[in-house]
Amino acid sequence: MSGASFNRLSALSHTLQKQFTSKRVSVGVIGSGNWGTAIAKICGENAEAHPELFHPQVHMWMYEENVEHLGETRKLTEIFNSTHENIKYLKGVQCPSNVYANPDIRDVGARSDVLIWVLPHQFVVRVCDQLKGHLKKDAVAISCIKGVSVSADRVRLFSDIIQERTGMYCGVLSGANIASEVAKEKFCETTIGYDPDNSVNPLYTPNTIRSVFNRPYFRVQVVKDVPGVALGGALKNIVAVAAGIIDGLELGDNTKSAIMRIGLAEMQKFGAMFFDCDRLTMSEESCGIADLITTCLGGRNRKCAVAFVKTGKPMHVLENELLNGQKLQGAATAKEVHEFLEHQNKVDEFPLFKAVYNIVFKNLPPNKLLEAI
Ligand SMILES: NC(=O)C1=CN([C@@H]2O[C@H](COP(=O)(O)OP(=O)(O)OC[C@H]3O[C@@H](n4cnc5c(N)ncnc54)[C@H](O)[C@@H]3O)[C@@H](O)[C@H]2O)C=CC1
Ligand SMILES: O=C(CO)COP(=O)(O)O
Repeated sequence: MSGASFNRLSALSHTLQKQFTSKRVSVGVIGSGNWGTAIAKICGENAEAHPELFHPQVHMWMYEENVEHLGETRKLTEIFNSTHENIKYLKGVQCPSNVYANPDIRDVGARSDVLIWVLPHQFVVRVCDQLKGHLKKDAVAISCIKGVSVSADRVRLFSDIIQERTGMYCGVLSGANIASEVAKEKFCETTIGYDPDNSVNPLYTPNTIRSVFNRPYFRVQVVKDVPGVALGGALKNIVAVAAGIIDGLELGDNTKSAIMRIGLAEMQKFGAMFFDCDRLTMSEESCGIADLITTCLGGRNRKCAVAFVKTGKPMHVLENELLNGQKLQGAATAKEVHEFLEHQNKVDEFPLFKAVYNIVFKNLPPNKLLEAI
């Protein structure tokens, strides 16, 4: 078992419940895209189910935009707060009425004890800067962001960036969780990386954090290996692009399985080489192997990579054409990881990552993928 696993501990202890009676935890969500809205739905359901633990309302920061609705142009927040449906990013899913779409990011930050970050990784740094000075002193953060950030010669996890820029301790949630399926309450598992030894607030135990997210259809496992959880979610997006290339070339399931196996090995090698991750986190937990499988079968990165092979259009064009405002992470992550590996003089030790980068950004023909690995 990877790291220390907490989820087999019993549900919240009596003592903890008593602590919460005096102070109910306010949960806030930063982001309201496809996954952001699904996560807010889960948190809203738990706030309703555990009124002794949680503040009844969950504020979800919604990046304001105008959308066409029933023949009128209206603000997305107004539509969400009257219909409880995010008609742009999670159409057809009803959220509980205690989830409130708040366009004021600082207000969401200021009222939250547990602040969940679920936005495309491109926007994280700007959002951190907007929130600085507008957060509760003892708040903790959980990042559901899948990606890494590269600056100069460093590769960094978004949980570390959030922690450094805001001062909040930041754990990570990541798993085999295609948002549209989770939102329809189809059973899945997820992993939270949370290290209570490093959290500044002893009130927020692993069980507290688990109870924010755990639902009968969304089973949470908590481990201590925070970098392992974060890297699994980021790196599998590169492998999903490779899987989409294989599907675009119509090479079949055996070939795709080979890509997934090689991809998993590169993910584990990267984690061990640069972050001291536990290899087992990626091979045994939802955030590793299971997320890799689901994303290579049904994710957006795979879908756009299939179209990339079939149409020859660049990935950013396909992102705009196929995803209705949702964002791709795989191509950007392939580029960022490549830049980092170049700095480290290690590109050739990760042939699958290298091949994806060369195909997406350097015009290597997709049918050269297998030769390259
Ligand atoms: N969608 C999925 O199935 C899953 C996604 N994730 C991860 O969750 C994270 C968030 O993804 P999604 O919620 O799916 O987002 P998304 O792909 O639906 O992106 C759209 C979101 O970006 C926001 N946005 C657009 N321009 C912005 C700006 N300038 N500043 C701030 N926000 C802006 C939009 O308002 C919207 O909330 C990503 O790291 C993704 O990899 C993780 C698990 C599942
Ligand atoms: O991370 C995901 C599922 O766990 C979603 O992956 P995509 O961004 O490729 O859709």
